[in-house]
Amino acid sequence: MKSTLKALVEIISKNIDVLDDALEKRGCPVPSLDDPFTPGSDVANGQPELMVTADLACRAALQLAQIIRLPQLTLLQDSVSHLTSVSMRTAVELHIAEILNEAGPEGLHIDVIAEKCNVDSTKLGSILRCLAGRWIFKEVAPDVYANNRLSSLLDKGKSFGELKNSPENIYEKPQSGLSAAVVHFSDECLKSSAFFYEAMTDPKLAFSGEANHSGFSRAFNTEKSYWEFSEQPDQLARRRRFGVAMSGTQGMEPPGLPIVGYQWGSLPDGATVVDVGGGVGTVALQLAEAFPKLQFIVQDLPAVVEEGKKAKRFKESKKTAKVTFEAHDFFTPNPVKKPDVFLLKYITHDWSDMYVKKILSQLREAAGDKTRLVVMERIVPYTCPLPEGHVVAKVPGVIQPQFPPPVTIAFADNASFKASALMMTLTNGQERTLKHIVDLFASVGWKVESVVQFEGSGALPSNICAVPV
Ligand SMILES: C[S@@+](CC[C@H](N)C(=O)[O-])C[C@H]1O[C@@H](n2cnc3c(N)ncnc32)[C@H](O)[C@@H]1O
Repeated sequence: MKSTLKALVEIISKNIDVLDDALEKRGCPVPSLDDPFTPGSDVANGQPELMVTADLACRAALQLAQIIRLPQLTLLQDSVSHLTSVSMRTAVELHIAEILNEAGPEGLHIDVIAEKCNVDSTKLGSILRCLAGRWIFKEVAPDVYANNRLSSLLDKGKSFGELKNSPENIYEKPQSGLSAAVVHFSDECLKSSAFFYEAMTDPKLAFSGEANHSGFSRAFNTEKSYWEFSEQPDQLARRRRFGVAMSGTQGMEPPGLPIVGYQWGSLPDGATVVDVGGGVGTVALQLAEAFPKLQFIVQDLPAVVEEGKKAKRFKESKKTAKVTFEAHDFFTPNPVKKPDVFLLKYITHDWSDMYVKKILSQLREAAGDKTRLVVMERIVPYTCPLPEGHVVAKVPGVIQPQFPPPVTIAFADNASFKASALMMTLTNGQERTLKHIVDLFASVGWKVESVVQFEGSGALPSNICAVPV
């Protein structure tokens, strides 16, 4: 009988053949981890079926490593995984990718890099080697570093001089979205996560679903929720960065994901789509370009709306559908009555159940019979097979994650599991299973009719479509 190890190797090999062939057909060499990233060099090239193939090969490879590596080592490595996060933040905040971009392939000695950044070279050296050990930056000669495939993506699109001279405009270029997301995750998210256990076992906070009773509140020593904290004038830099970070994380999705997630084209001309908690308008603008005959109202907190109005991306897309911004608190009655669609992307995952009920109840009050609720969220899969006849399997459009044995759904990088824990540390929110979503929505008068999923592991947001009942 074939061993589990050999079965995993075969799965890797079979899927690598598919990826190799696809690269050859496109005339693309296998990307080198040593060279800076070039557009179009992504192995799956944004093609959904190749993304599934790549995902399966990665799952099998990680599972293989998990089996053959000393388990004690795995546990210890996992317990210090925050150091990658710490190192990445340091590198982005100090603009190392930009310094090395200007230095070119020869790279720069750590002493020179440290002098430019005005930091201690021994400390910076240990950070950069930690990253180089994960293929982020490359040590081209002893203590000499250059950009490589991964680190080059941390370049925010401005020169080191520009970044130093105007620190308030660091995340201005569209390509800075990835770096903005990295620092959001490794600054406020990492700090909040560090206090998750304290918040979870604090007698006052332990069983609370209040947004200000989370790891975030403990870490930042505040009575305010993450959102209230971010609205403060002295948090302008973090607020701006968060807005850009949201577009950065969207960059990891297949292009046009919100466009194919709902039958927008079937809405009548002039139909109104309200993007509730629409941030700086990232999703609405994408839809506005694709569906110029609709009209979009982006609602968010006042300070965010102001950022959205100012954003260059908004001015650049004047010829698309009408997009207006409106300050609105989604816990209060919605000023737009009976729109065609209430769209919410990455909103419900920010809140505990009691608050999701409040948000969706307000929308239910404002909805007409024909209003549709379109919620874009990750759907968390179970890590076991679904029992026969389970309610989740009956929702039209649902994709149950299926992998060829011995590959399992448990995957070290499962985005939905991590995102869920992240939301909980920040705001007591969470990602949810489909059963949880169906029950939660039903409790406030919304029936989930169907879902549009692109894959079943929760790596990408799904569109959950609900009707008022
Ligand atoms: C995770 S972001 C999602 C933004 C946007 N939907 C996107 O996907 O790019 C959550 C948004 O909810 C907004 N928000 C938080 N509390 C709010 C409230 N009470 N009323 C309206 N918007 C709120 C935040 O300002 C933020 O822009």
